[in-house]
Amino acid sequence: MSDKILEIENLTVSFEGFKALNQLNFSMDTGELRVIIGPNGAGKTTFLDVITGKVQPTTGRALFKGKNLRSRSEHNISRLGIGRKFQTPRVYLQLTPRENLDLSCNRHKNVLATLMGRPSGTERRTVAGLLETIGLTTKADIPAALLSHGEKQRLEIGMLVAQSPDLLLVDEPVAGLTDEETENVGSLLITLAESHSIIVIEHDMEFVRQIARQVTVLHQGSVLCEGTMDEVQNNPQVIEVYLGQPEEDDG
Ligand SMILES: Nc1ncnc2c1ncn2[C@@H]1O[C@H](COP(=O)(O)OP(=O)(O)OP(=O)(O)O)[C@@H](O)[C@H]1O
Repeated sequence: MSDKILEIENLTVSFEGFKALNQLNFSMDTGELRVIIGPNGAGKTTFLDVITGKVQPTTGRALFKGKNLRSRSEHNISRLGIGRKFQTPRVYLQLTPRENLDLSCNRHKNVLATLMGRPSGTERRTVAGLLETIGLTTKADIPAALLSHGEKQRLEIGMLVAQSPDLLLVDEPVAGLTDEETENVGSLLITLAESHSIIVIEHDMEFVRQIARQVTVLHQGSVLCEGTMDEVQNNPQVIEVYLGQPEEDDG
């Protein structure tokens, strides 16, 4: 068994000749929290699409816990232990946070059975623990429609965790959030990183500074550089292609 949770080898994805990913190599240890940054069009979304089976590599391969992901369906990959959180929250707005989490803990049962049935003691404890982790205990029983955007993001992250994935893929979790909500989501991801491997794609550099230990910079479908936030920020190539863009400084 490899201690790498993810290994990407010479991965190329071509869309009608255009290489969205170009001979990309990447690896990540089990238990790591990795942030991926890069300018628009660098290939970040395509990278996640390959890992989740939405897009097939043209050449190269992606291994999850040593298993080749080629030709596996998205469903199969999710069952292997990869969970993805998209940018927009996808919670059931008419249900409460507790009910949303109940459903996620019981993906194998159908929706009606979950809502009508009584959750077992273990499930209740799991849901109560998750509500606490995502900071929604006091709002557990109001319709999710009444939650703020940041609270919905945290709920959806909780719903993902409820499915016990080994690797969490989180796409721009703080887009459109207030500073306070951004910090809450950051703290949540740091807490979850104690027991999960996590990849976060993010544009918000303040947020990246809050959570990142290792940062990977993508550019034109390949890895431009990797390192700590300080190393990445001081890399002349990165400054040129990405961080060198005029910064908005609001103090
Ligand atoms: N299905 C597709 N067909 C053709 N081109 C595509 C397709 N999907 C992505 N691309 C192109 O591949 C490149 C990489 O796109 P991708 O969405 O992965 O970048 P990104 O780093 O996520 O960008 P952003 O930060 O803007 O979301 C872009 O130039 C995009 O236009």
